[in-house]
Amino acid sequence: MTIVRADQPMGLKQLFDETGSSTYTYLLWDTETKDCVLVDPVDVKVDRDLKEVEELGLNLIYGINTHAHADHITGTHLLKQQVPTMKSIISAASQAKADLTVANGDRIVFGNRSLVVKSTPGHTEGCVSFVADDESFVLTGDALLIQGCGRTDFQGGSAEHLYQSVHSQLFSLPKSTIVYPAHDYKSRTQSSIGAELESNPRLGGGKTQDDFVEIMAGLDLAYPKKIDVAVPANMRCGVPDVE
Ligand SMILES: N[C@@H](CCC(=O)N[C@@H](CSS)C(=O)NCC(=O)O)C(=O)O
Repeated sequence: MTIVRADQPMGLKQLFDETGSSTYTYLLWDTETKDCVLVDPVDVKVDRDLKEVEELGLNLIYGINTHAHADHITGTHLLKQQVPTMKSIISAASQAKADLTVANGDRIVFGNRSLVVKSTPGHTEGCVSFVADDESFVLTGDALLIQGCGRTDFQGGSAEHLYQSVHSQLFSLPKSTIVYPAHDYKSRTQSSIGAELESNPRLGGGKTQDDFVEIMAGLDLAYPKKIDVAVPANMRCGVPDVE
């Protein structure tokens, strides 16, 4: 599923990994300068991503991760091999390697456009979300999913922290802000802050932190199949282990 919003002030293309992780990668660009960033690229979809960049005539400035993923290996290392001028970015709180690290309130600039970094720990300790400069959309990574949220049972996850992150950093955005998550497992592509605030079954509709902690403790999800390979690789920005 691909959505094109190139008519909007910031170019946005949502790209889906159908090979197993159900990850959404986002290509964002300044329609005037053609500078672009890729958010949450997946290693097996790098050729597709670079084809999109080339077909749109864009200059890839940054490869960005919302966190050190547990279900797939990031594409940033492979992107850097093919576009040596591209810099990788991840949060300092993730303790993962990258060319540049960011923290709450930082602004990632590409051309005349930017993303504001919001610290949203809870799924992992280092999770961040990215708010568009005009607040028209937010990339929520695995913090807030459509009618769901990221699990909190590994990588320093904490239901208490996730509840606070979502309520203080995301639900405080305009209700009209579009929510673009890093995953959806039911072919949904977007939501809005207003819709999630009202009806997210884990976090919205007046759910308290105690309600949320109980819900998360009862999820009983299977571990991601690639977690043992993906997390160490992603702490190295996707660089293969040399041993
Ligand atoms: N089956 C997938 C992993 C599914 C999963 O655990 N997804 C994570 C985000 S990726 S770490 C999650 O937080 N899910 C929340 C939920 O409620 O499902 C695999 O094996 O890779």
